[in-house]
Amino acid sequence: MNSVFVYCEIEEGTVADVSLELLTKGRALATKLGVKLEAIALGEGLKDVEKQVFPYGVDVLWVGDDARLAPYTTLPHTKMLVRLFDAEKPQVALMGATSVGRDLGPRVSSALHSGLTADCTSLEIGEYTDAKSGKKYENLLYQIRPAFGGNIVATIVNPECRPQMATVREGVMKKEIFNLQHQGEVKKLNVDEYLDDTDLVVKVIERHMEKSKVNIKAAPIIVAGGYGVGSKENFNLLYELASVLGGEVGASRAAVDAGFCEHERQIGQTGTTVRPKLYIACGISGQIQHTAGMEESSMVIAINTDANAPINKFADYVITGDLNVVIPKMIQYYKKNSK
Ligand SMILES: Cc1cc2nc3c(=O)[nH]c(=O)nc-3n(C[C@H](O)[C@H](O)[C@H](O)COP(=O)(O)OP(=O)(O)OC[C@H]3O[C@@H](n4cnc5c(N)ncnc54)[C@H](O)[C@@H]3O)c2cc1C
Repeated sequence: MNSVFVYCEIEEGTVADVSLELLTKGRALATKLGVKLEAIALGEGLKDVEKQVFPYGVDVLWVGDDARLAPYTTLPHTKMLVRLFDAEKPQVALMGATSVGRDLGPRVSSALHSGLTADCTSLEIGEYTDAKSGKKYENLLYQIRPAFGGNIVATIVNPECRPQMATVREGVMKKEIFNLQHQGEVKKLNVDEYLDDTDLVVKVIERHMEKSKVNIKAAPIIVAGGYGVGSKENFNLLYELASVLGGEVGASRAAVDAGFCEHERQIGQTGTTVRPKLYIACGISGQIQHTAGMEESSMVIAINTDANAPINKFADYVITGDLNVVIPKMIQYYKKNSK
């Protein structure tokens, strides 16, 4: 049986969080399947990558350390992966649903005729019986994601083609060290054997990276506002509460679409997935696309005028009332008690 492969995204020698999250998931899948976990690192200045990935349980690290592979461009990375997968025939291949993964994944899967499920929210191993032929398949990758506008959660399988490919957004899987002492094998890729001049027609002349000012993923406390907050001005109440509590402000998509809050604060299926210690949902109804991004919060407080709002099912504490009344009281209370 062939391995589980994870494509690692690397920026200035550092492996991206989404790749470490996928290595954590990949380790669990590989152990269940009884196969090796293999990682691919393509770029320049990759000498420290093995130290970063081996603790996540990587058995084999393929390294293509070459100036022609950095920064990421579509053609050389696609060619390297297609040829490596062609030779190694992985049964599962995972990558981040990032701008790189969304560019690379479909190209690789199209070249290999493998199919790909984008934006999976869960990955499991299971069996499948074809309803028509009665043929039974074991050890398939269940590629689980919301479908039809989030109205159903679909489990997608790919019984015949390999690799079974999936992309996953950052923050959806948990990053967890497997074993700090774990050691794998490094296999160096000779880039000259993979690429020719036609793969190198694009040159990056200059790069401008804008770092996000907000890091809601790492915030231990999130005060999130929905359409019920009513206006951009009213969001100032949430910023004040977040500042008193030492947290960050998040938002539902309806609040972002209404212009109350910037997109980088959106939580949910098409925003960020968060797992804070405390999540305060203010004027958020709790549709599945929102809760998909916050349901693993340790504690949830819901403030809503509607006593039957779906968010209440996820809440440890429900405050039924107008957020314009409740939040100022909370600010006052926490200010008084933090003195
Ligand atoms: C493909 C797809 C992807 C999506 N991705 C996301 C996503 O990533 N994140 C996301 O959030 N949504 C997403 N959505 C949208 C989602 O379906 C909902 O429309 C959205 O989450 C609703 O936002 P809301 O709860 O803020 O607004 P509403 O559903 O309008 O709820 C507003 C709530 O505020 C309460 N309220 C009103 N006034 C007050 C007040 N004064 N005090 C207290 N409570 C009050 C109301 O009772 C109500 O419960 C997606 C939808 C689709 C189809």
